[in-house]
Amino acid sequence: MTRQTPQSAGLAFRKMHGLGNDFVVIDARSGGEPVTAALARAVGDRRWGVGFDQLVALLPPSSPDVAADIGFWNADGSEAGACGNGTRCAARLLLDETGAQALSVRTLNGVLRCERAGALVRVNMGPPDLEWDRIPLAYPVDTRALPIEGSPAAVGMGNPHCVFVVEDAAAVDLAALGPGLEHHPLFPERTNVEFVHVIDPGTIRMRVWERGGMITQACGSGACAAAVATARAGLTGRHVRVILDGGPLEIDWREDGVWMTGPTAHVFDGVFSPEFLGEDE
Ligand SMILES: N[C@H](CCC[C@H](N)C(=O)O)C(=O)O
Repeated sequence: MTRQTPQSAGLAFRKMHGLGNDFVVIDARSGGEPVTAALARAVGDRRWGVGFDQLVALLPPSSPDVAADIGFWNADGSEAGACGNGTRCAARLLLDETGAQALSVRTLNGVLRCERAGALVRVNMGPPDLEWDRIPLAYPVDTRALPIEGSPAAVGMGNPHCVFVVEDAAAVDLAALGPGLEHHPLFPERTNVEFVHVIDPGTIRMRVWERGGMITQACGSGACAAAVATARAGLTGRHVRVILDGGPLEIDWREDGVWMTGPTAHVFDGVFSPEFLGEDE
């Protein structure tokens, strides 16, 4: 997949968020220079750039059945195969632009269906990759070696997640535990880490350490992974409200995939200067 940014004086972007999981969206559908890890790191610096949890690039549609292709980068420059809240924000932009009620986008995790749900946006994140549950077999690891008690569930949602069911997610010291779990040898591609506790069979509380080295207010793919993990463990049904630090997401694990519904916000539009982009030398 080619990732392009527009060639012009400066580079336009839109700041958006879903439950405080924040994004810089760059519309690269008309081509230009590729989005690079270096650009993601520069834009993602909250002091020297703008800051984001993920950079979301809208790319030219690679087939007629999709409104756009979408790429995601973390602020450390790594690329993510999935980003639920970023997909919902990109979909909101595309739905507003076209006036459509529903459309599809292509991500590294395939074609995802997105639709309006009143004022909210819903996306089918696709089926969970339960092969991930075999990871402890493929990579034999004594989970007692993990810096937290209990055996985690590994769930792929197009990106890796490691879900711990704990007594009180709010009491977990994410900053202390996150880095060691993200980089644990059990996960050769590193992992996002979720801590959840069950409130009732339809509600869980979740906090997240995202791959890329951040605590975020919300993580859509993580909420899907957590709902799948608690449903598989028989702790919840397949329709779960996931309460994140930034607010609730509704997760519905259907036959055709894990649907996620929640709010999106358009914060402001801006233009990166040629100076910032290193284009005026
Ligand atoms: N915030 C995103 C997840 C980003 C995942 C990323 N940190 C990774 O490296 O997989 C979401 O709403 O799903």
